[in-house]
Amino acid sequence: MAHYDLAIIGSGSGNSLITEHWDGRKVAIIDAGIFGGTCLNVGCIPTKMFVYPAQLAASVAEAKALGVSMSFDGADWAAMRERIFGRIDAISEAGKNYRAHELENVTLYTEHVRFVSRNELNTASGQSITADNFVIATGSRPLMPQVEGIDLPQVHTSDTIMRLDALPKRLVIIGGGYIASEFAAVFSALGSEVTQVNRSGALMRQQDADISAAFTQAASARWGVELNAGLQGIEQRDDSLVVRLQRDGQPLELETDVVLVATGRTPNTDALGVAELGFEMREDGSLVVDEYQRVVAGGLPVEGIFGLGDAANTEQLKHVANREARVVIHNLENPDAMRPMDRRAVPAAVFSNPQIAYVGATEAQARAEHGADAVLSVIQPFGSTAYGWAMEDSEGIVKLLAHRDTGLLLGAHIMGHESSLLIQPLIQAMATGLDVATMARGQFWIHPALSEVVENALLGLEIPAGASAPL
Ligand SMILES: Cc1cc2nc3c(=O)[nH]c(=O)nc-3n(C[C@H](O)[C@H](O)[C@H](O)COP(=O)(O)OP(=O)(O)OC[C@H]3O[C@@H](n4cnc5c(N)ncnc54)[C@H](O)[C@@H]3O)c2cc1C
Ligand SMILES: NC(=O)c1ccc[n+]([C@@H]2O[C@H](COP(=O)([O-])OP(=O)(O)OC[C@H]3O[C@@H](n4cnc5c(N)ncnc54)[C@H](O)[C@@H]3O)[C@@H](O)[C@H]2O)c1
Repeated sequence: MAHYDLAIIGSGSGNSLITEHWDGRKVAIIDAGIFGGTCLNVGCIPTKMFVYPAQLAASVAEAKALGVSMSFDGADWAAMRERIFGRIDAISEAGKNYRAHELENVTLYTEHVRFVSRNELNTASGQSITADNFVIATGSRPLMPQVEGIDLPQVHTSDTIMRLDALPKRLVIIGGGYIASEFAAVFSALGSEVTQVNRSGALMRQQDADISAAFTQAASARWGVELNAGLQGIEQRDDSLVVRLQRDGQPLELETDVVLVATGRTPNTDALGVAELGFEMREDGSLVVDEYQRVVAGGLPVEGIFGLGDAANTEQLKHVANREARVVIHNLENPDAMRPMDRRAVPAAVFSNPQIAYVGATEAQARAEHGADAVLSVIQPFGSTAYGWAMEDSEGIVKLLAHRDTGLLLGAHIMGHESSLLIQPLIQAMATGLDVATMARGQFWIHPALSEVVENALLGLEIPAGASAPL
């Protein structure tokens, strides 16, 4: 039996917990999968490394309206894949070697583990690991609908689709959320014939209703979209796959070469033995944690056992996992002066085409929470600004929600060019409690940058600025 001061399960955001504080103390880091976790190996980073070149390819379609003749002559998929994974695989390997061989106090285990008691883990090969402190940072994995043909070799998840040997001629993507919408933009821009299939009537349905509707329209103009279509099964017919759907009550078949299933991700808590220990879990399988990120059993925090990331939140976002990791670092190192996680103003961006970015409440959520009369709402088109004219933009929108009485932002939702960048000052305003009137007029907005659309949206909320407000 090996005993440690700290045992971390999961090398994604969990890997950042091994600070200098642990020099001279014994740490176990355990990962049964690829070292470095989802974001580095199969998530945020490789996807966005495909998104950027895909964006370049897609710009050809916009150029014509601006009087520029450009052509798209194809994508060198193999070169792209080598560039991306040549960089990423080396980082993962170097991180693994560093943990395995270069730190005297750290032991790397590369096996699946599960809890057998609150202070002991068992590895798949039967080793025992005991520790004074544990961190559960086990992430999530793709959730697959259980239909006939889901195990066919041409049916992929986000874990494998980026490693395909060749760009598929035809691709059917099941799902209307983040992963489906990002890959639909990538593969269609690079030249695949893409059909995105969603069981409900709109894409990105978790978004504000105006954004979801606008995105569904924009996506439908770029690639095939089938709505209200439930997946019944997938089968091999001759050289093709046939995806069987039920659309609006009628059978529909789509022929394709490859299928990507992106129907949500489930936290890796089910094979961890945590239910047996009484650790509380939400309906989606994520661990309940208290404000200090300690797991909870019987309504009380369990001392010395922390949870973070996709295994312990409902957002499933890397910047949330990283911030939780910073809280866990502090609380492990300062058990007598623990600090809480701040969950205000959690933003996200969907790197599709067009991009979506948001922070705070949707209009429906804001009205439900504050009452319809208290919620001010405005939609400002990108095309209402000079930069929007330069781009000939007819799609982009900024939607802002603010509280009539406090003048504070309740939510911000942007769809369009680089909205993941445009949203940041709005996130800052929400995180720091900056009111709309001061934000709009208390600073210069660079003319004629696209950020003027945010300035104009703020002014459009028509919140009285007060006599001494900046002019
Ligand atoms: C395709 C895709 C694109 C994404 N893009 C973005 C994005 O643009 N922006 C963003 O913010 N987020 C994005 N995400 C989400 C982001 O990747 C995750 O929120 C984040 O990586 C979660 O980190 P984590 O540390 O919780 O878990 P992970 O990084 O998943 O780490 C968990 C690790 O634990 C290991 N493990 C699990 N169970 C056990 C066990 N019992 N024993 C041993 N080891 C175990 C796993 O092998 C894994 O390596 C994306 C996700 C995907 C799939
Ligand atoms: N840019 C980013 O920040 C980014 C990118 C990718 C993933 N992520 C994270 O990863 C998470 C998982 O992504 P995702 O796209 O898999 O999930 P998601 O929750 O965004 O979307 C899942 C989609 O699958 C559909 N669906 C669910 N079950 C189905 C079934 N049985 N048949 C047909 N459709 C079904 C849902 O209606 C929904 O449209 C996201 O919620 C997000 O937190 C973030």
